[in-house]
Amino acid sequence: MAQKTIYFGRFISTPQPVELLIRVGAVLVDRNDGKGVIEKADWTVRDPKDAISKFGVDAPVITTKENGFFFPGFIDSHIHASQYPNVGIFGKSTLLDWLTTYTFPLESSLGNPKSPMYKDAVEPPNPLARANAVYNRVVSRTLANGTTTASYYATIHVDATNLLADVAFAKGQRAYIGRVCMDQPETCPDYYRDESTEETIAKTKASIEHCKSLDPSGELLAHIITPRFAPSCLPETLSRLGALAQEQDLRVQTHISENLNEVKLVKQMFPDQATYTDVYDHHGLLTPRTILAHAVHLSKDEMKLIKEKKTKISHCPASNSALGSGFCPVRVMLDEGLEVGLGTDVSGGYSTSILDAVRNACMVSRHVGYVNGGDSRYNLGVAEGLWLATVGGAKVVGMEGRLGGFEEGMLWDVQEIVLGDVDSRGEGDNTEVDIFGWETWENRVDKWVWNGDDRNVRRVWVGGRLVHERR
Ligand SMILES: Nc1nc2[nH]cnc2c(=O)[nH]1
Ligand SMILES: [Zn+2]
Repeated sequence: MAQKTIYFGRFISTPQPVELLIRVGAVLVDRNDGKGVIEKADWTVRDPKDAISKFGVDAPVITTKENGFFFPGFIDSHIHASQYPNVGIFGKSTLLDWLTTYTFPLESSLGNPKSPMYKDAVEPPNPLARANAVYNRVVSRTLANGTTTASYYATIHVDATNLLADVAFAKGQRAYIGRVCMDQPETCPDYYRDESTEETIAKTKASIEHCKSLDPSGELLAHIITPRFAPSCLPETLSRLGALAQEQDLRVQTHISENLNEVKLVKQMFPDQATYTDVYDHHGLLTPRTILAHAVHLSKDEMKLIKEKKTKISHCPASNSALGSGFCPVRVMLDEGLEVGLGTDVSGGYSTSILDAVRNACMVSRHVGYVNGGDSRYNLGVAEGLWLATVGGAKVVGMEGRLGGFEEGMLWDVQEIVLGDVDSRGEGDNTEVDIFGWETWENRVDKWVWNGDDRNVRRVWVGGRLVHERR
C-alpha cells in the first residue's frame, strides 16, 4: 500500500481564536505507519492532477466534496469512558449526589461483581464483558463524532482500564488513559475504592506498564495519572501520585472547583491549604502537564497560580449546565492567559460530541455575559469555540504545534466534513445542516457548528490512518 496520500480540496482551521482560516489547496501526507504528518502543503493548487505534479509523487488523491471540507480532529480533554452508558441519565441531581446515585454504581460494575448495579441481575455478573462493550462503543462513538484525541478516565480496575487502552489503541484513536485513583474512606463507598495508598500506587503502576507496552513512545497512547479529585484521595496518595507523575514524566488529570458544595468539602478536608488550587499545588499535582477539569468557581488568585504553573484547564460546558454546577467564565480565564480546551465530561455531560461542546461553550458564555450586566464581551464566537476544540485542546494535552492545523510537520489527525445540499425543489440530504448554496463559507461553518452532528463526519484519520468512515 502506498505510504503517501494527497488530500485535495477545502481546508478550514482556526490558527487564532478569532480567525477562521479557509483555504483551497492540497497537502501531502506520509502515513508512516500511523505517525503520518503533513510533508508539504500547497495553497495554489486548484486541481487534483496539479497536486500530483506539484508534489512530484504519484500518490492517491483524496478529495473533499464540493460542499465539504477538511477540519482538524477534535480534542476531548476530559471524558469518562466508563460513564458512557449513563449519558442523559442524571435526573435533577447535582455533583455530589450524582456521584453516589448514578456514577459510582456504574463505574464499579466494570470491575466488581458485587457492584450495587448487579443486585437484581438474573445472569451471573461479568464485569469485564460489560467493560468491553462500553469501551468499544464509546471509542467508536467519539471517533464517529470527529474526536481524534481523548483524555479518558476509566475506573479503579486495572484489567478494565487496560482494556480501554487496548480498545483505543486498536481503533487508532490518540488517547490518554487514566486509571481512576480513589482511596479516601470518608468519601468513597466500600464497594468502589482502593484499600490504601500502597494499593493505589501499585495498581496505577500496573496500568502505566500496560500502556507503555502498547506504545513505548507514548505518542499515540499513554497513561495519565488520575486522582479523581482531592476529596476522593488520601493526602498521602495525592503526594505519591504527584511524585509518580514527575518520576515517570506523565501527565495528570483531575477535577477542580466544579461545584460549590465540593469546594466547601475541600475546605473542610484540607484546612491547612487556603484554596482548592493550593491543595493540588501542595501535593505536587499542579504541573504544566496537568489537566484540571471544570474550574468553574476559581478565584483570581487561583487563576494566577494556575497560570504561573502553566497548568491546563478543560472547560466542560454541557456538564456544568446539566449538573447545575455554575457558569464557567471562559473569557476571564482566556484574558488571564490560561490555556483552555474543551471536554465533554461524559456522563456529567450528556453528549460524546465536541461539536456539541463548542455549541454549549458559546451558549454558556452568553449566560456569563448576562450575569455580568449583559456584556457581550464575554460571548464566545464560533471560531473561538472551534479554536478551543482544536488548538486550545492541543495545548491542554501537550501537543501544541503538532495537532489542530494544516501546517507542514503537523500530524494528520483530521476529520472530513460534508454538509447537506438542498436542491431547487427543496429536497435535502440526511443531515441537519441544510445548505442552499448562497451561504458564504463562514456562514456554512456557523450552520455546521449550530446544527451539525456525526452525520456530517464523513471520514476521520489519526496519524494518517483512516479510523472512521461513515457508511
Ligand atoms: N463531572 C464530574 N466531576 C467529578 N468530580 C469527581 N468525580 C467526577 C466525575 O466523575 N464527574
Ligand atoms: Zn469529569
